[in-house]
Amino acid sequence: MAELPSSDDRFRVPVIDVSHWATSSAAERTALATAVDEAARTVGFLQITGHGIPDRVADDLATAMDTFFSLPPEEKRALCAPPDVNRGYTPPKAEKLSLSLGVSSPEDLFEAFNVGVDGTAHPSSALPTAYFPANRWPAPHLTPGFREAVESWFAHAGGLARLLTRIFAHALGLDEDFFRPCTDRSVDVLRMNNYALPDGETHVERDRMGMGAHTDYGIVTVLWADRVPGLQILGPEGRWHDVLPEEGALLVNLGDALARWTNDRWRSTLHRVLPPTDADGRLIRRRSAAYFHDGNHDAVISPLPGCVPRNTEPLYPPIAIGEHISAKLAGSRALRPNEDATRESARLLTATDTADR
Ligand SMILES: O=C(O)CCC(=O)C(=O)O
Ligand SMILES: [Fe+2]
Repeated sequence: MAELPSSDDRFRVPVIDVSHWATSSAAERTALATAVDEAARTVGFLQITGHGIPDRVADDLATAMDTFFSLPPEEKRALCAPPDVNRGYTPPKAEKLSLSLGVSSPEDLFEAFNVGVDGTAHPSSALPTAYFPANRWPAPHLTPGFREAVESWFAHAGGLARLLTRIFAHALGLDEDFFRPCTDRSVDVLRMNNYALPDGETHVERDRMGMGAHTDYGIVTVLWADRVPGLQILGPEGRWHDVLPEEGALLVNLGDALARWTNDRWRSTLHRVLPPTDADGRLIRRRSAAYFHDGNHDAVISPLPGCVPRNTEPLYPPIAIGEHISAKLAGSRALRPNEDATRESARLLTATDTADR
């Protein structure tokens, strides 16, 4: 087991227990919603306990990721999709997440496998394939149980994301169903990440990020991760902080859509993953799986009532979620710098690069 960094007294990701939301009294709901609002305004990340996702579902996901990522490179590469199709395999050193903010960097170390809502699986619902392309599954005889385990996690993480949008609506003083019309055809994607070096390589080059600094693009992300150091988030004071989920907790972070809806009252927090290394500079393997609950591609985000101070202009112009996500993915996957993320890139460029580890 890798050594964990010492705990950081100044910076904590708040722990929120959602187990009793459905049955709690109005006063209990208000207390929980107040804690969520405080975390969303200051940190932009939460640790969710009481989420009800069985350990077995997470264990099966981890096993499925091991099965897939240990396939020979040529089997994995056969599942690559073009950059504008956010599905299938991404080899190591192919993407640059910081280009989603328009900030240049070397290619990120991670390899990944993406699955999402498959529009072709439900022809009657007429979901546009540009936003709902077919999934690319590995052959079952090469990866027994993989698809079942991933689909099970996808359903559970999606259920938690939807519960969170109801809690978020409450925390923003809105009707609990406020986000439903913007999320009933949500373009959700699960990105399974593996931070590992190609066979034969043991050391990571200087300046190589596990995953470059970025904000998540949609409404809310449910993040399962190994309890191995690497993830850092940018605090409001402009310093990077190490983050490790507590045992059994799932990290959750807010994405750009919530920052835009709330005119930056809530934070779409910058985060990055350093290559996890031991004292000799050797990479320690780390896995994560980010479930992105992004919203309907044609939902237009404009600031919520009360979020824009009187006599000021909104910080962001209205935008359709699909258009926003396409511009971000064109940066990270197609390496065409996103020119439209000036607020986030300014935060990144003024961040202090030392972390408090
Ligand atoms: O690996 C992690 O902990 C973070 C992954 C992440 O930020 C992402 O996939 O967007
Ligand atoms: Fe992320």
